[in-house]
Amino acid sequence: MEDYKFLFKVVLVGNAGVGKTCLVRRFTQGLFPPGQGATIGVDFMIKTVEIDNEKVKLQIWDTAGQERFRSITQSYYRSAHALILVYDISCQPTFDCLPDWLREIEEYASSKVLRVLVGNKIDREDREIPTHVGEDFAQRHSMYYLETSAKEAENVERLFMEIAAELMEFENSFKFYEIDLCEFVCFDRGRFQHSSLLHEFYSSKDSFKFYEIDLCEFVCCDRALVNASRLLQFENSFKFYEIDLCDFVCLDRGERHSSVLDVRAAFQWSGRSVYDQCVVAEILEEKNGSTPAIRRPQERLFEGCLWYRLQDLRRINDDVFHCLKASSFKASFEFRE
Ligand SMILES: Nc1nc2c(ncn2[C@@H]2O[C@H](COP(=O)(O)OP(=O)(O)OP(=O)(O)O)[C@@H](O)[C@H]2O)c(=O)[nH]1
Repeated sequence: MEDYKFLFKVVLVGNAGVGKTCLVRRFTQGLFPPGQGATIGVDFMIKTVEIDNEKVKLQIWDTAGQERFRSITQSYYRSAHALILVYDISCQPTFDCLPDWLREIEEYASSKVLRVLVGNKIDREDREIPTHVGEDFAQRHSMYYLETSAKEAENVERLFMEIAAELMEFENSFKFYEIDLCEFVCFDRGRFQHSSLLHEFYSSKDSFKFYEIDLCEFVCCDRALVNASRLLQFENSFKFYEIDLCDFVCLDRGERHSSVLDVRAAFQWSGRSVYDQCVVAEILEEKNGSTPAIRRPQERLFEGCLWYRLQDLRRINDDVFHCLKASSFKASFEFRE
């Protein structure tokens, strides 16, 4: 097993010549390479860093700024956890192009991507874009902002370390819990076609083990932390649940239980009893259509909830039900017809 807890993909974009390759080389190799040629397509480097005693592996993708490579580089946006948009503080046109880059990011990257604006080459005397102009732009577009010099190694380490720390915090705040040591589960409510969801995720069975779908909710089981963000990008539109074996957690982003709307906030709560009760309340309410009652052993609760949802699922689509029944759940749960 590889020796890291988190793996994040960081992609650098921006006009040709702004210093993307130099930033990457400075961070990964401690070099400022002389006579750096233009990047062709996409280049790739890895560096593992340590944050709060956890190993974080950064996969850093350095894309070519030249227009002719745009169709290649766009395909790298989708799975990026962070995008670093770089301009050259001594070159106004590289700043003027930022709105175009943002449009690309909007179109091709995940809505959850961490976006960072970097003004590079601050060692140069001929600055054209004042710091406050860069900062304003970043603020207006909800981006982090940093000025760097790859040449003088200024803020380069800080740039990548802060990104790693931010991504780690984000990942930690959405916990995926193991059910039977081979599956992670989260429940979502969504706009996606049931069948396409099932297909998409079943086809990558190694990382996504199981999906339960019903009329108003589906369940995604994600065993890989690296893939968590892919699920979480749906979180705004869906009702969202998380479950674990020892502590059943169910966080409702929907309308009925507005007191537990925010997953992140809920995880910051110190005591668990608050949302334990919400969980139970919701299950029983849905099950009986009556006022919630509370307290049953956690495992039973958990099982009951799954059973309930699978029952519902069956009403909706027999094929899907059988498909699920035949798959991974039989390892952990008894099916009762
Ligand atoms: N003064 C100064 N020059 C820099 C800095 N970073 C990069 N450069 C110079 O800028 C030029 C372009 O740097 P690259 O890193 O190749 O730029 P890029 O953004 O990767 O360019 P493409 O690969 O074509 O997209 C090179 O001549 C570098 O030496 C910096 O921080 N300060």
